This record gives sequence, C-alpha cells and structure tokens, in this order.
Amino acid sequence: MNNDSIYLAGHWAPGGGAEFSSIDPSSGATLWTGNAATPDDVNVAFKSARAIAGAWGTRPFAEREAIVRRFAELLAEHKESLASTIARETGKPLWETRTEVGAMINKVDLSVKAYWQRTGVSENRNGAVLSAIRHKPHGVVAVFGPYNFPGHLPNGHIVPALLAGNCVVFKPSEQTPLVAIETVKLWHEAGIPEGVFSLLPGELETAESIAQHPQLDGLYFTGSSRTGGILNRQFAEMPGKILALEMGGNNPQVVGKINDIVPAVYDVIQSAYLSSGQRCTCARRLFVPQGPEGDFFITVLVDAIRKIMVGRWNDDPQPFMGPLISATAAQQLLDAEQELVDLGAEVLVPMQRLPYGEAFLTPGLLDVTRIDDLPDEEHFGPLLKVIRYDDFDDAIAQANATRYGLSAGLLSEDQAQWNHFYANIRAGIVNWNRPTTGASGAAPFGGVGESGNHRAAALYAADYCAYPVASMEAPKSELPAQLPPGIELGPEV
Ligand SMILES: NC(=O)c1ccc[n+]([C@@H]2O[C@H](COP(=O)([O-])OP(=O)(O)OC[C@H]3O[C@@H](n4cnc5c(N)ncnc54)[C@H](O)[C@@H]3O)[C@@H](O)[C@H]2O)c1
Ligand SMILES: O=CCC[C@H](NC(=O)CCC(=O)O)C(=O)O
Repeated sequence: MNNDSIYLAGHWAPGGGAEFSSIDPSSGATLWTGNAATPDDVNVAFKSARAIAGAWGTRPFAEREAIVRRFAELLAEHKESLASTIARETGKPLWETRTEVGAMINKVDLSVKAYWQRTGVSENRNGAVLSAIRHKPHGVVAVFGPYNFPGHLPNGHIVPALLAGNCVVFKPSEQTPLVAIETVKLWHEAGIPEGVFSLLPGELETAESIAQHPQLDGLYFTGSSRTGGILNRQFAEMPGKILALEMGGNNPQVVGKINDIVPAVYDVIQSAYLSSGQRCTCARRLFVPQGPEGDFFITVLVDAIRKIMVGRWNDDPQPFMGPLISATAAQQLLDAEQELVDLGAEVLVPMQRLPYGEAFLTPGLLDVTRIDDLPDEEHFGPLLKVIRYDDFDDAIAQANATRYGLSAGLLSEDQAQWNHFYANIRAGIVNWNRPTTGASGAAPFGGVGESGNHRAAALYAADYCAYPVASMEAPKSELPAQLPPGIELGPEV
C-alpha cells in the first residue's frame, strides 16, 4: 500500500508523524494507513507557500481560473472513482456521493461568478481621480475539513481561496484522508504551481501546528461547534488573522397547517435522515401540533421511517442511508437515545444496530414533549425528536430556544403561517415546504449563534477569501482650487 500522505512543495511524501488509519465504516476494514504531517512538515508547507504567495496572488485572475477550471474537468473525468472513494470512506451510498462530486464540479463555476459578484472590481472616475475598489488575497490560508462531506465542503473553501489568489494548506478530517489524497492528485494534474497547495493530513498535533503557525493568514474551518469554539478562542488573540467557522446546528422543523401530508412527510425524511442524519443542516427537532391531525402526521411519518432502506454504499438496489462514519459514532447516538429515554422520551421508532456492521443504525424517532429541559445538543445521526405543541407561537419560541441557528423549516400550506414563521425564526437558512437540507451553493450558507461566526460560506465564501482595498488614484498630485486655512505653500516661483 502506498502510504504517501503529504503533498508538499509539489511532491508526495510519507508523513513523519503518528500513524493513523482510515476505516471503511461498512465493513470495518482498514482502507488506508499512513502517517500524520509533523510540525516540521507544517513549517515546510508554510515556507514553500510564502515563497510563491506574492507571485500567485498577483497573477492575472484568468490564469488562476484556468487551473481551477482544469481541476473541474479532471473531477468530471474521475467522477466515478472519486464517488466510490467517498462512498467507501464515509459509507454514504453511491447515488449520494455522485451528487457530492457533482457539487464539487459546480463549485468552480459558482465561485468564479461569486468572485466577480462579491469581490470584483469597481471604479469611478471624478475628473483626474479614479476611485477604485479592488480585492487582494490574504496570503496563506488553511482549510480544515469535516468527515461528512470530505470532498464538497473543503472544496467549498479551497476553490474560492485559490481563485482569489491565496495559497492553501489543507488538513482533511483524520477520518477521511483518502478522499483528500485522491482530490489533491487532481489538483497536481491540473497544474497547481509548487507551493501554492499543500495537503497535510493528521490529527490534533497537525491541526494545532497549522492553526497556531505564525505564517498563517487565515483559517477556514468546517466542523463541530466544539472544535470551532476552541479555534475561536485561539484566534481571539490574533485579530489580524481571518477565521471563518462553519459549524453545527440543532435545527428545528415545524409542521403547520397541511392537507397534503405525504409530500410533507417526504420533506421530513429528507431533512432528518439524508446522509444518515450526518448533515449540519439536518432537522433534529420536529414540532407537530397536538390533536388528531398531528397524530395522523406522526402515524404516516412512523410508517415511512420504518420503510427507509439502510445498506451498504454499493448495494443494488441502492439504500437511502448508509452507516454512520464509525462504530463509535453509532454507539454515541445509541447512548444519546438512551439518555433521552431516561429523561422521559417516548420511543416512536427505535434506532437499531443492523447485522451488516457496527456502524449501521436504522433511523429513530423519539417523542420528547414530556422532557422539560431538553438538552440543546446536536445529535449528528439519524435521530429525530418530536415535540408536540398547542400554539404556533409557542412552537416558534421553542424552535428558537437553541444556542445554534443554522437551518429551520416550516411545512405548511398557509401563507400567513409562513410569513409569521419567517419573521420570527432565527437561523441562516429558513425554508418553506422544502427540506432543511440540500442548500444551494448559489446562496450564502451559514448560521447564527454557535453555528458560525458571521462568515457565511458558498456564495459569500469569496468575502472571506480576500480583503477589500479602496484606492484614490491620480497620475500626479494637484493643488486644490483653494488651500485650507493655515497652510502656506512656498517658496513662490
Ligand atoms: N456548517 C457547516 O457548513 C458544516 C458542514 C459540515 C459539518 N458541520 C459540522 O461538523 C461536525 C461533524 O464533523 P467533524 O466531526 O469532522 O468535526 P470536528 O470538529 O471533529 O473536526 C473538523 C476538523 O477539525 C479538526 N480538529 C479537531 N479538533 C481540533 C482542534 N482542537 N483544533 C484544531 N482542529 C481540530 C479535525 O481534525 C477536522 O479536520 C458536525 O457538528 C456538523 O454539524 C458543519
Ligand atoms: O453538512 C453540512 C452541509 C450540508 C449541505 N450544505 C451545502 O452543501 C451548502 C452549499 C455549498 O456549500 O455549496 C446541505 O445543506 O445539505
């Protein structure tokens, strides 16, 4: 097995740090074993990036764009193999990982448009003076990725960062190094210049030495609110460095006035169980009205949940859901379910381990209405909590009772309910009769509270990849028609 894990100064090499492995969650087999990047590797990455940062950042945009577009072409050529690697490393079914590679390809076009729309050039002439707004790259930025979208989400930072003229140091999730290695091979083939891009896989030691490196200009992080909080505290000491945090959520979905129940139930399934509930935008709390209509909604939902197919990434026919990322993650979810039951939750559909392997869980549904102090936790898996409500305003108040604020949804055929919901709900993604998942890359993507730090990604990623420069420019200095009081220029000639 080739265990080259580091891409540094345009070359591949094995890491010199601690050994770590990537595990196929479907089978428990080891997919890849390699060594983490050491603090010395991190130093070399920053040194080689610094050496080229000026030249890369001042190259014409079209030249950087050509390399990034070549990368998109290579992604399209290798779509099947990359989709298989994502599927093997995360357990997500192949139909879904193909959409992930599709999103990576589309990100290039979207990011080129966003670069011009959000950070382009604007110039105004007033006589001999040109007032210009332009943007410059930060320099050398790091990207830390999560495991749930090991291709698409780091790519959502890397592509706009490179287009804007930054050099990038990428540390993927330690659970998905193989996807990163396969992706970076395509960057190499696309002709990314030596030093512009480094891949430094590893665990905590690698992450810390990148995040605390004196030559770092910015960090774009996607992951848990816990880790994001640690980084936020570290960066509080370094106001000159930009930090973009894309973090978790405890997302609410509210069921309002509905006649056509089946499509709404479908939206709940897509919201709560897509990617086995391992999306930051997944609905975690479902607010359902008390009374017979709400009871009927739950009956139809329970029936649909029981029919969801869970299976291996390459099963034929394809399952809707694969395993969780690991047996440990599955056990944590089962423990969380038990804790909620101990607090008074009623089990409507239990999560259950499947005989395929330790990481496989069936989707679960709990009624937690009776729990007075529901823990405000993101349960990152296929566990949805139902809360029955009497009053729509009270449902919105409870929906807002979270330290997070990523996504929220209303399922209702009543326009007035939607208007009221939209006006009062607090989240960065607010959807009506659409799942809470599946956000568009053509819109900003981010949340409030502990879901982010007001640096939305996707369309707005361009904003954190460059800083604005305002210039007033004239070919020579000129005297004003009248000098201000207290100034005398001389000697007269
Ligand atoms: N808002 C979003 O766009 C978004 C998207 C995907 C996932 N997420 C969130 O990510 C979480 C799941 O991903 P995860 O488990 O991979 O997240 P994580 O926080 O465990 O890890 C994310 C990255 O941070 C690194 N890291 C871990 N500890 C660190 C530390 N102390 N200092 C520096 N770096 C450290 C990891 O190695 C990894 O590369 C969920 O909470 C989910 O909601 C958010
Ligand atoms: O797990 C978190 C991401 C979920 C995903 N969001 C996006 O893809 C954002 C759009 C983009 O970055 O292009 C979703 O909403 O399902």
